[in-house]
Formats: sequence, structure tokens, C-alpha cells
Amino acid sequence: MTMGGHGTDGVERRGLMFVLSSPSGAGKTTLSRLLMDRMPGLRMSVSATTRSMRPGEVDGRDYLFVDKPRFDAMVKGDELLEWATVFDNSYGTPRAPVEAALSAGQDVLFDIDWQGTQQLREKARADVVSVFILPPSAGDLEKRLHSRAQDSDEVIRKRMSRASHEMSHWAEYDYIVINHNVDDAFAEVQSILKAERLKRERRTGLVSFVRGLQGQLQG
Ligand SMILES: Nc1ncnc2c1ncn2[C@@H]1O[C@H](COP(=O)(O)OP(=O)(O)OP(=O)(O)O)[C@@H](O)[C@H]1O
Ligand SMILES: Nc1nc2c(ncn2[C@@H]2O[C@H](COP(=O)(O)O)[C@@H](O)[C@H]2O)c(=O)[nH]1
Repeated sequence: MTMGGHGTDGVERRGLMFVLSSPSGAGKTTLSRLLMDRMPGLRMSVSATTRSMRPGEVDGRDYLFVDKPRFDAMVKGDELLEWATVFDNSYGTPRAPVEAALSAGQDVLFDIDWQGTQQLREKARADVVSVFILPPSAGDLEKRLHSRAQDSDEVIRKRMSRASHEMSHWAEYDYIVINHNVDDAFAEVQSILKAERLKRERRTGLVSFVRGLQGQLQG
């Protein structure tokens, strides 16, 4: 993938892929929305899915809602960077918008499961920063799924029964955040992104920046 752009300090830097995963209901969407509101230079990757739209969701903003034949055609046409089956539906990341954002020097935010994270890591390990969000307790997780009031009891039962399996992948992630309350969890996720943006390896413009400084000191 071609990547490059400028950080807020003007030094050229490679874009990064910032991944949030968690069991369903632990708070990825909530934290993603806050990141998008408050962190400049970040683009949300909008996934394609075959699941049906929830009340309040908007096609093209929350997901690209597609039918199974269209999803299969996207897989066949290599249009997806990664894809997986989650809760009996297909989900995948359209490749083109991600590559365009990274090329423009933007970071890309992903709300995807552990299967997708593994695929991204296989493709571009150095550019993937992954965060696993844990709920404070199973009781809180269930309460959050109910409080969202968008899924039937049957769907919630399914998501709760998958939670332990989802969580078994926590150790594959770079960072772990426990979402006790939204403000603290957001502050932690934001700190991770800010620190990762400053990593020396990503800041491709540092060599010439330091040479310039040395030139000024010598001249
Ligand atoms: N720290 C928190 N305390 C209380 N409620 C929270 C907290 N974080 C998120 N919630 C609420 O929990 C519900 C589920 O959160 P959210 O939709 O962000 O989860 P998610 O991980 O994105 O789930 P999914 O994987 O199913 O999309 C929402 O109603 C949200 O407002
Ligand atoms: N591997 C991928 N997983 C994805 C993608 N988009 C969303 N997801 C994950 O699916 C579940 C369920 O999401 P929901 O919106 O139906 O509650 C959740 O864990 C998401 O992170 C994707 O493109 N690829």
C-alpha cells in the first residue's frame, strides 16, 4: 500500500490503521464516534455487510448494506481488504477507500472483529495498531446490549453466547482497554492513537527534518 502525508507538526508520516475490536456491545461504536468527532486526520472505514439495517442506521454512513450476491461479487473481485462471517452475516472492508485515505496521509479507523484484524495484520503488520475493548463485567455487557434497544432478545442471547469466544482473542491485540466508563475509555484510546502517531518508524520525514536542523546549527 502506498502511504504518506504530513503529521500535525508538518513532518511527513505514514498513515496507520487503527483497529478497535471487542465482544458485541462492549463499546466500539461509541468510542469510534468520539474518535471521529475529536481526532482530526482520521477516516472511518465503512464496512459492507449483509446484515439488515438497525433503526437509526444510515446506508453508506454506518455500513454499506448489500445483499449476499453483491457481497460475494466483492470478495471475488478482490474489492475487500478483509472479510469474515460474524453472527451468520458477512462483513468486509472495502479496499479502495482505505487505500485512498492512507495515500492521502490519513489514518483509518476500523470497527472489525478478530478475524478481520488477523487478516489486516497479515497484510500490513507495521501499519496496524490494534485495541481490544473489554466490558467491566458480563452483567454490564448484557445491560449494554439491552440498553442499545436495537436487537431482539434472541439476537442478544446469540451475541452474549459468542462473547467469551470473541474475548479469547484479546491477547492478539497491541492494547487492551476496559470500558468502565466512556470518558476514561475514550481518553485511553485517544492516548494510544496520539502516541502511535509519534512513533519514529512511521515518521518518514524525520531524517530530512533532523538534517535541516543540523544544517541550521552548522550554518
Ligand atoms: N462505558 C459505558 N457505560 C455504559 N454504557 C455504555 C458504555 N459504553 C457504551 N455503552 C452503551 O452500550 C451500548 C453498546 O455500545 P456500542 O454500540 O458502542 O457497542 P459495540 O461494541 O459497537 O457493539 P457491536 O459490536 O454490536 O456493534 C450502547 O447503547 C452504548 O451507548
Ligand atoms: N471482520 C470484520 N468484522 C466486522 C466488519 N464490520 C463490522 N464487523 C464486526 O462485526 C460484529 C458485529 O457488528 P454489528 O454492527 O452487526 O453489531 C462486530 O464485532 C464488528 O466489529 C468488517 O468489515 N470486517
